[in-house]
Amino acid sequence: MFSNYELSLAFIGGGNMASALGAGLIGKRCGANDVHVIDIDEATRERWAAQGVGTAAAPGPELSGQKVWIFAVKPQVMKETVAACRPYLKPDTLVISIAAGIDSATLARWLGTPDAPWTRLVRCMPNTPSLVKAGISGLLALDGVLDTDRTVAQQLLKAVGEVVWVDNDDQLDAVTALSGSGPAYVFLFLEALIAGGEKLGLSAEQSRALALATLNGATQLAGLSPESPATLRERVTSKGGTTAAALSVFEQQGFTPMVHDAMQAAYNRASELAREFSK
Ligand SMILES: NC(=O)C1=CN([C@@H]2O[C@H](COP(=O)(O)OP(=O)(O)OC[C@H]3O[C@@H](n4cnc5c(N)ncnc54)[C@H](O)[C@@H]3O)[C@@H](O)[C@H]2O)C=CC1
Ligand SMILES: O=C(O)[C@@H]1CCC=N1
Repeated sequence: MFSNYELSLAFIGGGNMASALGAGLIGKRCGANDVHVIDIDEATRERWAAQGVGTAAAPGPELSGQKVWIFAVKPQVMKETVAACRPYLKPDTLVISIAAGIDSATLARWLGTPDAPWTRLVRCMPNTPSLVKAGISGLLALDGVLDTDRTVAQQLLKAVGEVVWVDNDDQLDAVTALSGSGPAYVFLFLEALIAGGEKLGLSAEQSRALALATLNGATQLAGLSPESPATLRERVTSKGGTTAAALSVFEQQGFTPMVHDAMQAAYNRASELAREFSK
């Protein structure tokens, strides 16, 4: 499948997440000239055009020629954007939405009709490490989605990282709170480590190298080791030593409940977005 770039792709919204996916997919699953980007922002269109991608400011008949459409606009403008693209749907168009919160049934209704919701639809929650083919995406297909469409969606997202199928929209909101938003949590921790190293007397360069390699090394070790993260943590923690001193501060200041509260806030926000923008 997709040999000789059998895939043609439209990004509707060509911003941060579409760019991350495009960078991983172009040259692997499709050529630049198999991609069409619709974005209202001129500078964004110019960035894509510089890679040889066709662009437009608004949907038009050229959309009908693209086999897979990826909606990558903000949830706030999904409804109007879907309505503008809908006239160009063909019976075999596979629609993938990466918008946070907007649930599958709502999307199916917007794309089809209340009596005949669109079935060729996969909801997806990717993340920005897709830019370097180290992403992970949650995927959701409602009952009735063709196996071939599931396979196409999976192969597309596998080109930029791993995929995890989930069973319902609530689980996809949980994926959003963990891996969709998660890179930002990691970057925040990275920023804190770098600034902390500098406060303790390291140069910015030394601190950045040490912090990056520590996160990289620890996550690689956790991924490759049969041991649990808790066991690996204990192996670093000498009794009465430096790590124990640091971890007791994390515990006193409620690190784990804070992470859980943050994830719950992201999850709740996904439901709010659905309520606010799915009417
Ligand atoms: N940034 C991330 O890490 C992730 C984002 N997402 C989802 O991806 C979607 C896009 O997010 P980002 O790329 O971060 O936002 P972004 O703001 O970088 O990109 C959105 C793009 O849509 C364009 N746009 C706005 N209205 C439009 C319209 N009517 N027609 C065509 N284009 C239009 C904007 O000009 C912009 O370039 C959101 O729904 C978000 O929930 C999902 C996973 C991760
Ligand atoms: O912040 C957001 O709403 C989007 C969804 C996951 C990552 N970025």
